[in-house]
Amino acid sequence: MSFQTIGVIGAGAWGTALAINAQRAGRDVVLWAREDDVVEAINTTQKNPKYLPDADVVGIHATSDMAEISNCDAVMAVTPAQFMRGSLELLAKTAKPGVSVMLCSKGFETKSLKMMTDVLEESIPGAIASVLSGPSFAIDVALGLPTAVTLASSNQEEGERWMSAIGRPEFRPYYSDDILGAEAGGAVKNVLAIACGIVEGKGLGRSAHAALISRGFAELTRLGVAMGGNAETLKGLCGLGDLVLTCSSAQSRNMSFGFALGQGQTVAEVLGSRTAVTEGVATAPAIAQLAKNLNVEMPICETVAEIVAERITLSQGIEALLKRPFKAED
Ligand SMILES: NC(=O)C1=CN([C@@H]2O[C@H](COP(=O)(O)OP(=O)(O)OC[C@H]3O[C@@H](n4cnc5c(N)ncnc54)[C@H](O)[C@@H]3O)[C@@H](O)[C@H]2O)C=CC1
Ligand SMILES: O=C(CO)COP(=O)(O)O
Repeated sequence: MSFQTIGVIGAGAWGTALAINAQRAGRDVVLWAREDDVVEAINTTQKNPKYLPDADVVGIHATSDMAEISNCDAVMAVTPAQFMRGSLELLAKTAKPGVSVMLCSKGFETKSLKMMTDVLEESIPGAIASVLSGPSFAIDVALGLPTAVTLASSNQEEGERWMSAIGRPEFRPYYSDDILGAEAGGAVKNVLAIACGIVEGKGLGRSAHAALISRGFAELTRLGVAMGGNAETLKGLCGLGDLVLTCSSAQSRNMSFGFALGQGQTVAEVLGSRTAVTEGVATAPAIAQLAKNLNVEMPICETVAEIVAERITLSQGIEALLKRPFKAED
């Protein structure tokens, strides 16, 4: 049986866009926000001026009461990665046993180095996990522009329930049984997008940009496989697809963050000037540590982690990457 009522946790840009998409797909949608003004604005003006001002949020009930989310048939969790555990622990207080949860955020928990699926298992034992990841800017989805995404579930029946619940001609989910691969792709591409932004901001040229995407994809695949994912998955929407989108779009928060660094701003200046989350900033040190722990070669991501922590300058990072020994392409 498909899901009729969908609870969405997190009314940032992506949670709002996913709620709009699910409503258009014919679902009854409840959208949970932690900020009262966001709840109020959605319910009274059908707008989310704080996080997605250019979209209409029609036919969606917003709430700050997590029990209303627990009453739904299934839940989409869209809180930024560093806050996911807190949101899921709140959901756990009222969640039905074996609740279906679609994890839609793209990052690792910095303090524990854990994936969102691990955070879910620890917060709500017995929950059925799925992962949604792929090239999908919130505003594109909210405006009904077409895209395709990876929808990964541990079993196909669960995946089919989700696909029929949220799939639409303009939002095409492709099923995968590789949850770990789908998660790894979305988390690593954000860090690589910061690197691509730096290349653009510094004016290093289109050739450098393309080389970085390609060598970055090698890093993304190595880590995804080391974490239990499948290399084939990472060639798909949640890996290569999202990498290409995020690394080539000024509207990406991660890419634009890197661009601003390349143009001479400091980390604090750029982060201080925006309310939107820049996931790659928190995920970069987690990936650098995981790369060490798993003995995976990830020079680009490690350099981004050093730059974000302001342990090295941009010039030092670029020089270190360019002076690496020549080797076989793998
Ligand atoms: N915006 C996009 O186009 C897409 C975003 N994503 C992912 O979705 C996730 C959420 O991102 P967005 O919706 O874009 O976020 P956003 O930047 O639009 O909004 C920030 C969100 O963080 C929440 N937040 C801020 N401080 C918090 C705290 N202390 N505790 C709990 N929550 C807090 C806010 O309530 C809000 O929901 C991220 O992992 C992002 O990578 C994935 C695909 C597309
Ligand atoms: O994940 C995204 C698009 O698929 C959004 O990327 P940014 O968070 O960099 O804007």
